[in-house]
Amino acid sequence: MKVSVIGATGYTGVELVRLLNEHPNIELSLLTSNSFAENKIDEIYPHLKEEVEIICHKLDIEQIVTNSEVVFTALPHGVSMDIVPKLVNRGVKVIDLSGDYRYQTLATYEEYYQKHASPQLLSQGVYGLPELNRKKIKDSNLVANPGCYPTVSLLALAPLLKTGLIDPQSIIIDAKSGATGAGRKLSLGTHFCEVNNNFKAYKVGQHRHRSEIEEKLSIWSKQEVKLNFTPHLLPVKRGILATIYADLTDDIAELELFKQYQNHYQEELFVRVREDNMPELKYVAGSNYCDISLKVTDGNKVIIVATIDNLIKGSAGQAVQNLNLLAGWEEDLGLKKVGLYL
Ligand SMILES: NC(=O)C1=CN([C@@H]2O[C@H](COP(=O)(O)OP(=O)(O)OC[C@H]3O[C@@H](n4cnc5c(N)ncnc54)[C@H](OP(=O)(O)O)[C@@H]3O)[C@@H](O)[C@H]2O)C=CC1
Ligand SMILES: CC(=O)N[C@@H](CCC(=O)OP(=O)(O)O)C(=O)O
Repeated sequence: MKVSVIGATGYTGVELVRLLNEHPNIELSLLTSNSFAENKIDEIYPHLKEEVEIICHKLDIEQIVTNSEVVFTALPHGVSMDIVPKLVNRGVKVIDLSGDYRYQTLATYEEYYQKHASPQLLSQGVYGLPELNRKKIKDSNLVANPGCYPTVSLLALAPLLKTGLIDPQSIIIDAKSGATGAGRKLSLGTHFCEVNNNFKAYKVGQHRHRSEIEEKLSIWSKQEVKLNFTPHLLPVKRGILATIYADLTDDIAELELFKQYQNHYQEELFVRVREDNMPELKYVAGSNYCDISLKVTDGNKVIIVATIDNLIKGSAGQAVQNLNLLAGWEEDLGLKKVGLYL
C-alpha cells in the first residue's frame, strides 16, 4: 500500500517514517516539508542514511492524491484543518495527528483551539483510540489520532469508568511528559537550559487536553464530566507518566479492580496491566505499549499509574495501529517492538 506523510520532518512525522519504513505492507510514497523542501529526509535526519533517502517536497495536493491510498497528516493543529478536506474530498483516507478532528462538539474545539475552517468534517472524524473505538475506525475515511495525554488517561480510566466503579466527578489527572511532546519547532519553554535539571507544571487548569479527555469521559459515562488535569514537563525526551486519583463508588478490593482491568484488556496487544511493577517510562519508551497499574487506599480511593511513549502509543505508533485497522491487517503489523530500556 502506498502511503504518504505530510509534515514528515517533525518529531511525530519522522517517527512515522521510521515505523512505516519497517512495515512489511507499506511503500513510503511522498514526504512533505515546509521549511526543508527539496532536502532528502536523511539529510535532515542523518540516522536514516541508507534506510530512507526520499526527497521531501513542498505540499502538492494533486501529487499526494495521485500517489497515496492513505495519508498521515503530522501537522500542527490549525494547519491540518485546511489540508485534510482537500484529501478526504478526493477519496484519500487520512489519519490526522493533530487536534483538529478529535472533538464531537465544535464549540469545545473552538473554545480551546481556534475557529474551525472545516467543521463539516468533524462528524466524519473517528476518534482513533483502537482499544475503545475499533469498529468505527475500520470503516472510517478520517481518523483523528488522539492527543498523547488523552491516550494514556483514557486507557487508564476506561475499565473503571465504563463499569461505574469510580465517581466520574472525582477524577484528578497529574501527568508528566518528556519534551518531544512539544514538537521540534524551537521555543523558549523547551530550550535545553530551561528543561534540563528542571521540572514544572504548565498550562495549569487550562490545557486543551483537559477538554478532549472530558468530552470522551462524558460520552462514556453519559453525564457531563469535569476533572482536574495538570500537565508537567519532565527533563527527558520521551514518555508520559500519568498518576490518576479517583473515588471508588463502593469499597472494592484491589484484586477485584485488577480483575476488571485484566478482563477489559485481555484481548489487547498494546495494553499491559501490571500487577508486578508500577509502570515506569523505561518500560514503554520506544514501544507501542501502554502500561497500567493501580493501588487502592482507604478502601474507597484508587490511584492509577499509567505510561506510554508519547511518540509511539501517544502519536506515530497509534497512527500505524489505526492504519492496520483501516487496511484490515493484523493490528500489530510493523509495531512488534520491545522498548528501549536503556
Ligand atoms: N510530539 C508529540 O508527542 C505529539 C504530537 N501530536 C500532534 O502531532 C502533530 C505534529 O506534532 P510534532 O511532530 O510534534 O510537531 P513538529 O513541530 O515537530 O512538526 C510539525 C511538522 O509540520 C510541518 N508544518 C508546520 N507548519 C506547516 C505548514 N503551515 N504547512 C505545511 N507543513 C507545516 C513542519 O514542517 P517543517 O518543519 O519542514 O517546516 C513539520 O514537519 C501536532 O498536531 C501535534 O500536536 C500528537 C501527539 C503527540
Ligand atoms: C510536552 C508538551 O508540550 N506536550 C504537548 C502535547 C502534545 C500532544 O499530544 O498534543 P496534541 O496532539 O493535542 O497537539 C502540549 O502540552 O501541548
